[in-house]
Amino acid sequence: MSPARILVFGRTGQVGSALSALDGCGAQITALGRAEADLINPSACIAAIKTHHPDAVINAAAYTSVDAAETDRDTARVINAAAPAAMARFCAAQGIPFVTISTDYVFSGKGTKPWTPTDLPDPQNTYGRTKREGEVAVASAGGRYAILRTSWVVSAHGRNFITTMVTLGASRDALAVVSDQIGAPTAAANIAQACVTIAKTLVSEPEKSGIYHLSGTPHTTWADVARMVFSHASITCDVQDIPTRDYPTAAARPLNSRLDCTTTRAAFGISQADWRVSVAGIIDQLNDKNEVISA
Ligand SMILES: NC(=O)C1=CN([C@@H]2O[C@H](COP(=O)(O)OP(=O)(O)OC[C@H]3O[C@@H](n4cnc5c(N)ncnc54)[C@H](OP(=O)(O)O)[C@@H]3O)[C@@H](O)[C@H]2O)C=CC1
Ligand SMILES: Cc1cn([C@H]2C[C@H](O)[C@@H](COP(=O)(O)OP(=O)(O)O[C@H]3O[C@@H](C)C(=O)[C@@H](O)[C@H]3O)O2)c(=O)[nH]c1=O
Ligand SMILES: [Mg+2]
Repeated sequence: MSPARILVFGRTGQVGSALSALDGCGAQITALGRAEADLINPSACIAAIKTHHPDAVINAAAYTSVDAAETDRDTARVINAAAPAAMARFCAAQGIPFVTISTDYVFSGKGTKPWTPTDLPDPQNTYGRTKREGEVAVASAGGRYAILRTSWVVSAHGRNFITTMVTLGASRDALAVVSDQIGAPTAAANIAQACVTIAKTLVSEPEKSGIYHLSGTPHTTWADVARMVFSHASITCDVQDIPTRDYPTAAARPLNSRLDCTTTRAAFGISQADWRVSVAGIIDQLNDKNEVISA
């Protein structure tokens, strides 16, 4: 049997880049960027799916600037909700499995229990609300689909908490970092691999459609992630623990971002990676690209 042909939206992002890197590893990946398919124009996305007629579609594109979304609501809503909705409806009509990525930010952040896929979402910011609207539309499009919620995405590519810490840490003696948001970093490479596994499974097992969770393990805080980054990168920068209220931002962040990933393992055999191993590997990659200035 020839490998599954998978069409990816979001080529330049953290997960999109990791998906491109999987081309030839059990799937034939074609990744589209903004120039080929701008999500602000959902019909352009449908046209792209029509042109490529893939075996499955993975949407890794999103409006991910959490604070900017507060004042750029309409754009965030089209990209995070209307575009995936249109893709999912078209895929449903064509019988093509559709996989899209969502976020821990669809939850309220209350309590300490890890969120399961059936827990009731209650987003506290615009990014989370638009992502939730996308989830609802995709789930009700009538086709085979998966919504993979993840958290705290990290990679050696693009902007994320690790690259921010490496940049800031090089020029500071100390940094105040929130220590009351609990969750786990998730490597973009692990999310990409999971999306491909899920997409391929849905081709033959449509009954596995649904919402799933995937994050790294064990649970931690941003402050501890920062400490791990500085230690592994040999950057001398003291991390001071602060509560979220001392780091004011336009968008509210959930305190409890723990994701229960049990059903993802049960349905697809996908296990959670140790984020400390992922972060160490990412710093090694940044070192190879000379992007770490140890001081
Ligand atoms: N980053 C995180 O911490 C988390 C992310 N997620 C979710 O994971 C998924 C992947 O995120 P991640 O890889 O980190 O995202 P990035 O921010 O790294 O990349 C976003 C991608 O979306 C693309 N994009 C944005 N707007 C448009 C548009 N109008 N038309 C076409 N493409 C567009 C960007 O393209 P361009 O380069 O042209 O701007 C880029 O390729 C998203 O669904 C996100 O919501 C979930 C939890 C945490
Ligand atoms: C730079 C910096 C950030 N922080 C805090 C702010 C924030 O609460 C936390 C993480 O910073 P970030 O900018 O990565 O946060 P943020 O962009 O909100 O990250 C989120 O992105 C979206 C797309 C998601 O879906 C989420 O899972 C999550 O990863 O660290 C500090 O406390 N000190 C600092 O110096
Ligand atoms: Mg950010």
